[in-house]
Amino acid sequence: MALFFINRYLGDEGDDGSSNESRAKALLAKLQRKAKVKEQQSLSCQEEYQSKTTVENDGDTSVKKKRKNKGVNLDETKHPKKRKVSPPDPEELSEGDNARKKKDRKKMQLTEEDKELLKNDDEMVEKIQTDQSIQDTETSPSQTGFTILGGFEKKIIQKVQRVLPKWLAEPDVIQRDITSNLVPISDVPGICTKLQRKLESNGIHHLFPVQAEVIPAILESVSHGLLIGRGGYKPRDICVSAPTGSGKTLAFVIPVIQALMERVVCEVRVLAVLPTKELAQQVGKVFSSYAEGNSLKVVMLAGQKSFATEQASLSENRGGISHSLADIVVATPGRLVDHINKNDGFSLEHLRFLIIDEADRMIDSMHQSWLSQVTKAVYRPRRVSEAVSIFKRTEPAPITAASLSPPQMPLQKLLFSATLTQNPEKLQQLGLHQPRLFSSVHSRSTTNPESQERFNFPQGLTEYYVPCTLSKKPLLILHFILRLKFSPILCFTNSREAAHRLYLLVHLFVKTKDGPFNVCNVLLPFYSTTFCWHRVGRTARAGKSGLAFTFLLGVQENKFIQMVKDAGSPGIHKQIVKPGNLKSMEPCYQQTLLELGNTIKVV
Ligand SMILES: Nc1ncnc2c1ncn2[C@@H]1O[C@H](COP(=O)(O)OP(=O)(O)OP(=O)(O)O)[C@@H](O)[C@H]1O
Repeated sequence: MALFFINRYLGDEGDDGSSNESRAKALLAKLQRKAKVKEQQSLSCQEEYQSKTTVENDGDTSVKKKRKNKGVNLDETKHPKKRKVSPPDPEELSEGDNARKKKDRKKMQLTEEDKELLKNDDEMVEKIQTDQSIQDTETSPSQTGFTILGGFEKKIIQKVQRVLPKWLAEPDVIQRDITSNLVPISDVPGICTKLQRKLESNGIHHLFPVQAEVIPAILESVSHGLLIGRGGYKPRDICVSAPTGSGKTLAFVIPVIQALMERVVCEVRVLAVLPTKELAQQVGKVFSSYAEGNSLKVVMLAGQKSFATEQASLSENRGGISHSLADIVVATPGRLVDHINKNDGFSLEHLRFLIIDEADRMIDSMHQSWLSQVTKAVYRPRRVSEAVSIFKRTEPAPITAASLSPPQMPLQKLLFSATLTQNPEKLQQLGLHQPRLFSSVHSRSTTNPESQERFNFPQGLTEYYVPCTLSKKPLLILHFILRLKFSPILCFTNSREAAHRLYLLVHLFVKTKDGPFNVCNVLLPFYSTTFCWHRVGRTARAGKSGLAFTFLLGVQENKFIQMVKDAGSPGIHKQIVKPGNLKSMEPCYQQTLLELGNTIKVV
């Protein structure tokens, strides 16, 4: 018996009308042959019956029995499935000739049955023939042996409207226009006089809108001290989405420094995490500037110094006990995780503020799952005394009456970004506690509602794209630098090598043509959303105006324009440079290219 049935698809050829016809004919012939054989068998059966009756009249009973059994077997081979094999009737053995005759008559009836079956076969063949004529154009599934699946027609399905949580849908609005919304320092509630003076001494007399909104909110969460939130509750986490250059750094530096000013024991209470060494350095500088004169210590863990040097700046051992030397740590994720895992003198048990700057980039690259490592380090008591301390910390869980009763030092997260992510999976990773959002992008803005990442473009920014070819791109850049006399200029390329080539090209060209020239910039953003917008955001900062030019090959244009729209840009203009405008530069450019080739070879 076959274990498996294999249905083979014979291909389109196998299904066409002509082959159907020939198959039907072959089947018909086969059935007709079978019918003939059966007819002959029934005839021979009749003859056998006649001869048997004559022989049996003279023969002995044992022979008769044998033949009778043989007759049954014969029938079985003819229709093995259609007829049941029944054990020989004991009565038959004991009865005489009459019984045998009766049995043989039964045998005759069976052959009649055969005829009936053959008749049925003929009918079936006829039916196949008519069916085939109907099915000349279409092939039925039963014919091919394959089940044809259906129901895949395109249906119009209503789009699911994204429902944002209330805190995302209804943020506290930050004014985008910096210059017309400056707030005098003294009008911002909560800033202590010491810091007010410090700000003024740094040349800051007004606060930017983001600072005027966020500083009081953070100060309010520490108005009852560092250890407990207002009314004993854990303070809400704060998320800020504001354009590049809108002054976000001071929005967290000022309140955090003020909260720490009254501290007695030095412990790491503030941790600021940034995606790159350079950004960490910038933020570290601002922290140091405002910590000065308050005996607060700022330590950098960004890989600028060796691990051992960083280790020494974090803690010291006095009388066998490790003492923290840092109040504020500014770190990049990689180095931070190294210290959590390898440095026994680094403790985050007293951490009160976790600042995640450039939060969009930090979520995108959860390097070594740094956030979960930080959380573990915060809630893991290092010393036995801490485990039984009245201010023992437990990882946040659903709020119940019981979980509210023991006082607990809160860990408050402060997120700052120029991109507002609405992706629930990304936000989930941050484990925010009743977040409060300050944003200068409104969720019902005119941008693509599908887009989950919207960038906060500075108001003073005007964006252009310049169509170009690969061979003409360097010449176009030279044209923008030298002819249009933008200054200062900052150029971005997509690799270190490309930046070096561009630098050499500009210097060699200037040397050849115009003499010493003050160069820097043109924008060639890396072709990726987040990086691209952060680079554009290097201009038009602090309420000033700025221009950004992006040089695009023909194949990049559509994708880039769509990306700009999706990101919520107020608009990008096309800037075409006529070939005639480049003509006078061409001879010098060709000469410079030769020189550049030689210089690169020498290097
Ligand atoms: N109140 C203020 N008055 C004058 N200048 C300010 C004020 N606040 C910030 N600045 C200046 O504005 C510039 C941009 O500030 P900052 O770097 O904090 O912006 P940002 O929003 O953090 O930008 P990014 O997202 O690109 O990091 C800095 O040079 C800073 O010194």
